[in-house]
Amino acid sequence: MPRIPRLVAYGLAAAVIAVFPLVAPNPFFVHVGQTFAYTAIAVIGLNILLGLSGQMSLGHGGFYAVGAYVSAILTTTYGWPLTLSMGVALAACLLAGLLVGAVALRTRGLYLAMATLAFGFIVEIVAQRWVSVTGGTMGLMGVPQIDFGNFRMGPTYFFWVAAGILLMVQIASDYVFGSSIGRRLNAVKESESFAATVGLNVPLWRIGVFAASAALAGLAGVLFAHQSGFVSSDAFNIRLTISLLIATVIGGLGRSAGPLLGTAILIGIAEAIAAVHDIGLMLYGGILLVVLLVFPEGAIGLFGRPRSKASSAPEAAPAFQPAISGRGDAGGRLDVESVTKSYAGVVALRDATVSVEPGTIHALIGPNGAGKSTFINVVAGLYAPTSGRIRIGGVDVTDLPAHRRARLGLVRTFQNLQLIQSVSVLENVMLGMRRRQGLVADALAFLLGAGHEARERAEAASILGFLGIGHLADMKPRDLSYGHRKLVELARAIAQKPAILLLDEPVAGVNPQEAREVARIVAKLRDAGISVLLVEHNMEFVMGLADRVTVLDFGNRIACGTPAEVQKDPNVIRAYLGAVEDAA
Ligand SMILES: Nc1ncnc2c1ncn2[C@@H]1O[C@H](COP(=O)(O)OP(=O)(O)OP(=O)(O)O)[C@@H](O)[C@H]1O
Repeated sequence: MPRIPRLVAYGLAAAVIAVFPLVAPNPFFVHVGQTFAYTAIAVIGLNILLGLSGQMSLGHGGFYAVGAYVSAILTTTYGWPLTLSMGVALAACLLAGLLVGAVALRTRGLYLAMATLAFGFIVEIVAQRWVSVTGGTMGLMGVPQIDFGNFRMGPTYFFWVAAGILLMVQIASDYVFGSSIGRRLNAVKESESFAATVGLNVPLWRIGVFAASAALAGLAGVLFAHQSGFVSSDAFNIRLTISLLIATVIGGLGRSAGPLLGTAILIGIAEAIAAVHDIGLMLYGGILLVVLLVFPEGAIGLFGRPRSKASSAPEAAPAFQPAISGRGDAGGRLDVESVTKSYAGVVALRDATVSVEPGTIHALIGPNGAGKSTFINVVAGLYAPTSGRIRIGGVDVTDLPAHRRARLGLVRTFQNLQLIQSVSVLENVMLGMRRRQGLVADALAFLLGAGHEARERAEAASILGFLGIGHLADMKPRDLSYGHRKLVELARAIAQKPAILLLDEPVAGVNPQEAREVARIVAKLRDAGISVLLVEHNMEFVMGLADRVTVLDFGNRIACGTPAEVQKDPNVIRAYLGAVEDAA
């Protein structure tokens, strides 16, 4: 099926919104359209939160309620104008989202779900018990409707407002899903430590997406209040949150168009079972189970997956030159001074000192358990050292978090590969890049379909070409061989424009021919001026490539020198022979 250009699709949607209430057979359809519009707004927020960032909320009914009550109280009790009350209600939801999001930072998975559930219950109980303000179960009457004073056209106006807002929110959601924002949220979902090492401030991203999602739920609540003209605590119980979640999952979690379908199905079912309201939740549950079993990707999955954009650069781009220290002004020197790292009862690193000179390859070797991975994690900022200092280009980074070190040009790969499975190889590489345009220019390019992320795509494709895997750009990482996946991770690291590259076992598990290819690439990176700190067990690879080698054993530095010096060192021979004898 040919793709409809994005702007045309949005134009068509706007035309449908304009015409629908004028040609709808009766007011009931307009009412259903209104309910669809504001419910979908809340579902879009949940889809971004859950589908992209992987954070579960059972408290979104609470944010919806905050939005509804704040706007309803300000207009009915205090007589505020609608636009002002709606703005303040949204700000209140954003604030509530920031607060709950900050608490949620300390929890994950089930505990996060429980914490947000508690928030939802607190809001519900306050709404019930604080009768003097909220009206409790009796509710607040006379909440003004969005009708611009024209009662005959009122429902039509309301539909236009709600559906117009929905269209804007959907466009924003499409942009989030189709841009670096979505990729970054995916990275946060798949591995927070990985996200930090590509330079993301993970707590900020988690709180930010939580607050945005809460604000969308609040916006839906505001619209609900001004549609129904009546707000009572009965409307905001756990059923509301569950319905929103069900719509998110039924529609297709993590796909931008999923909420529209999910909300349509939810409202269709709600209308169909209105007569059997008491067993409604049970029916939703049954439908949810069927969807999960039969269509695990949700209803949107029936329409297939969107094709990823073909890479716009030539397959092999021999002209590629790694940009050195493009964002890090720190230079390529790394000094690790007297670093000790103790875990409970185990000293993994003891007073380790290593200096990597700019533009050299420095290997760190040692038998299993010598402390090499600990060293890399301490340098990258994932573990705090017990004592000692770490400097990049003379700048003390010991107290800087991983994402700040990454922004200084300290880039790493992982022994256990960290690639995002849900996006293409090319997009994995783009994850390591900074956006080239400002947000507004980028969003405009996305809307107009004119060269959105073209430079990033071309650069990522050229890095893949440099590594000889340009032909894999549009594949998913899970479909690649292990050796190719390792190269993709290396490509992602190169895309971050490293000043210092930490390679954690780059040839573990790859065949000898691939290992030679990796050696050739790493040597080229060094020649281009990048400093490399290499942890590797493959001695042929290390000795043929490294300029200097440091040997660790039981967390102690036992030797440091050129490969030839280290190979002759009696301490090193003893450590390795000991390891071999232990293994025998
Ligand atoms: N999170 C942790 N908690 C407790 N002890 C740990 C932890 N991580 C590592 N260790 C211990 O610290 C020591 C050094 O481990 P580390 O993984 O750094 O060694 P390594 O040289 O990378 O080993 P390998 O070559 O097998 O990957 C080992 O004794 C290990 O058991």
